Amino acid sequence: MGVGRRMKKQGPPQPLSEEHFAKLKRKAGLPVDAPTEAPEKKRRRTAKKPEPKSNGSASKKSGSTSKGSKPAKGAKELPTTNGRSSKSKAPKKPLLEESDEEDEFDMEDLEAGGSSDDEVQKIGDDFLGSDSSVFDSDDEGGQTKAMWSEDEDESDAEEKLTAANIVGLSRKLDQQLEEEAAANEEEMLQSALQTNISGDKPKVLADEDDDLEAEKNEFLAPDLQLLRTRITENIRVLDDFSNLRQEGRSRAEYTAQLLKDVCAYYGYSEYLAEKLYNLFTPREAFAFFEANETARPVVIRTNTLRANRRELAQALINRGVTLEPVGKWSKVGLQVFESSVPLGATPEYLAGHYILQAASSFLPCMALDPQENERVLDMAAAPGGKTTYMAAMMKNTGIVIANDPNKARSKGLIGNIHRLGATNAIVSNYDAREFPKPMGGFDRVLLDAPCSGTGVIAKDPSVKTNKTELDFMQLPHIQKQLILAAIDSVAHNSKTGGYIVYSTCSVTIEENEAVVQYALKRRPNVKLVETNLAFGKEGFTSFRGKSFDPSMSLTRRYYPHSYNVDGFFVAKFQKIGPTPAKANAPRERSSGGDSSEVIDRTPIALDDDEDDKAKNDDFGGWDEDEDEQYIEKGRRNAMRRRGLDPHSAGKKSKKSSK
Ligand SMILES: C[S@@+](CC[C@H](N)C(=O)[O-])C[C@H]1O[C@@H](n2cnc3c(N)ncnc32)[C@H](O)[C@@H]1O
Repeated sequence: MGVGRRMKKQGPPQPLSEEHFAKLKRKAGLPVDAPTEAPEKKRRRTAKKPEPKSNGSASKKSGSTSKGSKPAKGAKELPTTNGRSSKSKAPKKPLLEESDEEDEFDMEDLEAGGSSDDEVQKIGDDFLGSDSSVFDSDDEGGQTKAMWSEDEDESDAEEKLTAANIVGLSRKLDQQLEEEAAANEEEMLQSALQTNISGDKPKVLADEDDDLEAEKNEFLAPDLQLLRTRITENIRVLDDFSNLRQEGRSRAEYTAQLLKDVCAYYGYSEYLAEKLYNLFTPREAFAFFEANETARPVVIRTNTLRANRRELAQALINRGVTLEPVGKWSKVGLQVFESSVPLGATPEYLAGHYILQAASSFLPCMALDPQENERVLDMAAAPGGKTTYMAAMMKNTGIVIANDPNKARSKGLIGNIHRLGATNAIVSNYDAREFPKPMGGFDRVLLDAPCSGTGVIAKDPSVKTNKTELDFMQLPHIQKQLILAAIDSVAHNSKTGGYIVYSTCSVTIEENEAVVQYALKRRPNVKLVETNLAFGKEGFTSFRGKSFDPSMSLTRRYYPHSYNVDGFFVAKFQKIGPTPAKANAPRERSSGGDSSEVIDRTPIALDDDEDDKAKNDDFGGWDEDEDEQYIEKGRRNAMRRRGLDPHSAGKKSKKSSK
């Protein structure tokens, strides 16, 4: 069974670098080009005057195929692949040491190959508000019945598969490299003209004369090339501050300038840019912002209830799809490089042999590792990528309660359950904070929580501007309520399980470590355990002066720039005992009700000591009244930003409540 054991043997996803392609070519007996320096990411490939870009504009432009335009290739662009830089070039000095260059095949390529917009639309994602999230994972494990995938004899199968695709891949690569070489040359020329003299202290911050000049140009569109150069130079200074800073200028000034430029160049709100920037070193933050400008690879998950990966791959190759296994860490994922058919409308798709599912979306299911014949709850399930993966992992035995209160999204959930033949799934429409009132005593619970989507900005660039302070108060609030409900819905005495996985496609601390910390404080009867995922960065054990439980290192973070997957967070808890009787105040939205052997109806309340501790903790605490005040303050600020009078709404609502 052990997904865990198997995964341990498997490495992290193999970045599809040029080297990787050279290896594939060698395997297939094709000529290998002389290695070129790993290309950098930026998509700006020509010296054509870049389109000006202002905050928020990215999303609107994302569908543009205009070659001279700035990064923001939109979310909907059909990707390109891991590890291969597409057209974008960067200044000659590599900035992104760990950047996985993106995408050999990009949207334009795929469109040229016949993929339709519709198809791309189907490549949904799984965060709140995304309608057509049709991603999911795989099952592991050899299956015994003939109708199930006998999961391949890995190495052989992969070799055959890659050999079958190799001609397509190689052709693509060659074309790509040619384009890159030309674009690189152009961009190097540009940056040589515009960058400060190398070796000198870069002049990043404006002096008085510059300020006057800037005032004159205030209403002109920003020069993106210059902005980009200043961003990279600024990072160089921040990396070696004592040697490279301008006399008398502080780190804070450089950081402020960098954030301002990031907002102008990539189109983030100041609020979100700063929040995301604070998660990383300046250089890594740049890599993160860059990675958000490029779509992640298109991945499909083989539905092992209906197909086996090798046969599915062959069938799709025959239809003109170029693909290869997503990596050794998954036995069901296939990465698609290009396709001459819409992937959401092939006979195999309609027959439920696969689902379009982001690679990172496999991870929570793999961490939860549901077993045959268990009772599993998927608390926030629509559109069902993870539900159907878990059903497949359980080989359609046991039961998966697929819950989502959003009826519109539930249609997609039901559709996927039917299409993929998950006969052990039952759909419910509760607000999951109600659990375990309607049902409890589960062996395992997945809470793939509604979140801000900061991990999937490449898919939905509107996140850059539409997430406010208020969102980062309200979302964690509901996430905290949901995580307690998830814990309370698990049977601590389950013979096979007793596990809860919490995941989000966001990278913020508030929605991840802070929520987990909160759960640890409020529910001493759970502990964090290994996710057994083959790759991922450790969760933060401290952040900007705040400490989390040391076991937070067992949680896993995923970033687009590190693994070329959507930003994601995964934490796995084990419930080790019943909740202490002392915690007995009824939880908001939960009824308490009768207790029974299997249903742990642990109410949410603290004893006095814990309450004090929690109140003093910026992240772990939850005080209803205080939260209300913050939320109200956030609401007022949001209204002010929109030019509305915050008091008028308050008055209205007071009136109407009378
Ligand atoms: C990240 S998406 C889930 C994606 C899904 N797990 C998948 O893999 O396809 C979050 C879901 O949470 C649901 N949601 C929002 N509020 C909820 C609540 N109070 N209880 C349960 N689900 C909720 C949304 O409708 C949305 O479908």
